[in-house]
Amino acid sequence: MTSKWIKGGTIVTAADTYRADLLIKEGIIAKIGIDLSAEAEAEGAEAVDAAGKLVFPGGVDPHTHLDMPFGGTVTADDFATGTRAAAFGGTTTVIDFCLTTKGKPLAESIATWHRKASGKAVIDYGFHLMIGEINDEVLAELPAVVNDEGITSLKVFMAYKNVFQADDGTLFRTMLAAKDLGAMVMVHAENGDVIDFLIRQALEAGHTDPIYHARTRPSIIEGEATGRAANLAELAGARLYVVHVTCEEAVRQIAEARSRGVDVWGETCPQYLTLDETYLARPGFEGAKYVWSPPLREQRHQEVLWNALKSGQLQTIGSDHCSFNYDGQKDLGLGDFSKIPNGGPVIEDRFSILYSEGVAKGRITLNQFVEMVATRNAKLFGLFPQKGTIAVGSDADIVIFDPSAERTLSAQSHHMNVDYNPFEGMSITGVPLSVLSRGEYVIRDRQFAGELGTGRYLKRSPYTASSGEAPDRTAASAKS
Ligand SMILES: NC(=O)NCCC(=O)O
Ligand SMILES: [Zn+2]
Ligand SMILES: [Zn+2]
Repeated sequence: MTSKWIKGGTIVTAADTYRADLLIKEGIIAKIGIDLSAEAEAEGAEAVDAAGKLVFPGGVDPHTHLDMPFGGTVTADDFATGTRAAAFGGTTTVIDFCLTTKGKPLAESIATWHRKASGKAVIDYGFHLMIGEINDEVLAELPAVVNDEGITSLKVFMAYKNVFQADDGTLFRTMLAAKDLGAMVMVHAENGDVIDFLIRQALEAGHTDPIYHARTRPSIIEGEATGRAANLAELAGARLYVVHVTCEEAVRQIAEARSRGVDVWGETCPQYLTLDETYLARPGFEGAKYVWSPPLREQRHQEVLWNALKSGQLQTIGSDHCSFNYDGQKDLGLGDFSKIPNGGPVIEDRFSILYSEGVAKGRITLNQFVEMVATRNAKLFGLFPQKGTIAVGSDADIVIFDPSAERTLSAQSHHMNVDYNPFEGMSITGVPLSVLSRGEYVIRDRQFAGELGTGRYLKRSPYTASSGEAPDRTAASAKS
């Protein structure tokens, strides 16, 4: 393992922006200083020229679905192609959702997810665990899940009826158990029962096109489910994280709950910040490329989401990467929008879109950017300060970023294992040039330099009251 000297760059953390060198030893940031040439020479460190570049902590993507069976097929990206694409995009840690099956031990599902990732991942990774039922067996297994496996976040789906959806009793009991263990509960917040009714009603009326995916999942029921989850978290005294928030109604519920002191956090995704429901109405079947749940919304919601990020009402950016090819996978829903596999490829572009649309367009600051794509995620999910920041003792997960380079997003040039890019043609300012994972190049001058299987599984820490990250009431009470 060679020591490295990252010289001449501008270091950006969630707190500061300053000119300094980094010395990396044994995969760890060993020293930060204005000029580390003497130390680097004494160490025989390899120089990495970062002059004129920004030096970011590697991105932490808290929401991915790799090698996941869903909608009658399996996601196009596995842990090899997905983590490689993530690295190209400046992400050095992913937390993936481990699915479970009712009646089957949680340990078996976790073992399956370890098999999917090990030997393939090129960056470090952790798992969240889906909870679909609560019974004595599940409750008996949870302490080991949290304390031995280091899986400190439990996911409950409030939608996808007859597939993943759990009822409110299950959600509430998961919250009670999670609270005792210092685990966070994550929710997909939509009212699955109402959606199920609306879908059947639309199909009976002969509405089969992709746009009906959006019309059968109105924003009001995302808001309803978000408020319900926040109320249950308040009652249970649990920590709640709402994934993929898309709309004003949900933001309002989160902001109101936070202003009451409820320990609730909200994530949004690049697709909801930049695309809108008109994409679902594109000619022919092309709208299928833009089928996510919750769906893309009317454009007016984008400004609400940006303002919520800026003011702290929403705190994190996940990719919700869940890729399906247009040919051969999305077309399972030809003639019935409800059979289109839900999800899209975003793992590679999450970091760059947020920089370009957020920082370069003046919507958020550089430090807020780092907080949303890396630091806050590491803190909330029990990885900080190992991940998510540039500090002495942290893993040397580093992105050397050219803030002025321009490029166009396209399926022709992306590295995700999928035949389209939902952001096709989007002009982007800023390029992750080189990416290091624990001090080793994964991407070097835009070329892959990593090795399959070098990514390590991350056991994450439970939270305690003293681990902080309590809601900021001032920011929370500001209205969107
Ligand atoms: N979001 C989506 O459409 N697909 C991935 C699964 C989920 O997060 O709900
Ligand atoms: Zn979801
Ligand atoms: Zn998801």
